[in-house]
Amino acid sequence: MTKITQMEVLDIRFPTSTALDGSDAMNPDPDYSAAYVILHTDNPSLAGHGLTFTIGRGNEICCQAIEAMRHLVIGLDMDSVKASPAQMWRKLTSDSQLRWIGPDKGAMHLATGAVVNAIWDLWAKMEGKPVWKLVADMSPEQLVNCIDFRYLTDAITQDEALRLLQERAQGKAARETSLQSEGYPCYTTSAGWLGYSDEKLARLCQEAIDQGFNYIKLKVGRDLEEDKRRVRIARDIIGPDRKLMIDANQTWETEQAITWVQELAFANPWFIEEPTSPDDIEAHRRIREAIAPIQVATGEMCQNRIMFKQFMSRQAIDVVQIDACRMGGVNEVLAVMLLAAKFKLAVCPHAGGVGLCEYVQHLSMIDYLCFSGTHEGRVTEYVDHLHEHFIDPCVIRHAAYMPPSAPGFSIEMKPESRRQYAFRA
Ligand SMILES: C[C@H](O)[C@@H](O)CC(=O)C(=O)O
Ligand SMILES: [Mg+2]
Repeated sequence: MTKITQMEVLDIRFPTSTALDGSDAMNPDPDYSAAYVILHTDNPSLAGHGLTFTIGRGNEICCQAIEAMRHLVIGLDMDSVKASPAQMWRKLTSDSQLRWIGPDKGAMHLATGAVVNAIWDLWAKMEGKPVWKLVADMSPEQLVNCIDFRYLTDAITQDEALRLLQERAQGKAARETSLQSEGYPCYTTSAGWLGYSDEKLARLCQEAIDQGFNYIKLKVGRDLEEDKRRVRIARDIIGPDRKLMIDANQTWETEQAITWVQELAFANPWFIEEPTSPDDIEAHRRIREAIAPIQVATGEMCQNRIMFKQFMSRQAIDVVQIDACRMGGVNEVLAVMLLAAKFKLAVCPHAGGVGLCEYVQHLSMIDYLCFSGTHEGRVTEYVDHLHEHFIDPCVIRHAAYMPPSAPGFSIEMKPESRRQYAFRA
């Protein structure tokens, strides 16, 4: 029996805004930051690590929200987590007083993401497996037992989920073999941050294709003429066959989104990401209808499975961009991947942030092995920042994430990086 005995919370911030890495139309000066949690156990050599991503100010609020969950975490027995992961998740999201400042949204839910992911990191370390493998080795029944179906049963019941997962379990071993040799395909956003000059954009697009990337994402939405120039530069360099994606980070009104995207249609974007408010399902639906065949993507700020359910069932999006810690961690991400499988939509996780690439590689591999059964038309984000701070950083080969082999969630930061980038107000 392993018990969680102590919780450490750290406010870690990297000054990425100085070089405008990560900049976009809504977030011109992001400092990639982590509200970081370590769950110590009664075994001194075993601890779970997790983080939730923010872009600077406000990171301290997420740290406080994690602190507020202390009474839910200390004393947690890992045998009970293994016996019913969904019940663990229900317990962590159901404190009646904390729930009042959610529910399932905002700083409290970001904090839940950090804590739940740390529990999964701990569990995977206990089993000696990376998280993707821990989940991939589960039976369909065990996987269903990880998902809290509350508020989902009008879209999918447990019985239906079980049937779907049983069907998808066929061919899992062959998919795992292909994953080990080829990895999971990814795209890069590193060329396209909005603060970069045209020269830097051109150079980085060329470097990306030299590295084998066939999908490249650019930030748009600050100025239409500038966007036309930038997408033209990118398209000229990447050629007609590679995919170009654009991301507006929520800057537009609905009609403005439609006309702006139509103005950029000459560059043949594969999708437009976050064209408007992440909460406006009907606006996404209207935009999607108006700009087809250009696809609509969203999710990095989609707060929970219930919102995703509506985006999917209302046919408001084509691409489901789950984030590893915007929602309440692995359990809720599994719920959304299940919904996406039911609605036959592509999951292309968001990873623009610190540690998000390390997290989402596991999630895409789980999606491929257990839920979708394919990576056709699916590609996971990769950004080339801050990986040197992780003990087990993601490995990219030929524009694909290679499956991690170290036990855990790949999210443990080096102690010296934790010390060096600890925020001092
Ligand atoms: C502020 C972040 O860098 C954001 O621009 C990331 C993002 O939208 C993405 O990766 O997509
Ligand atoms: Mg984005």
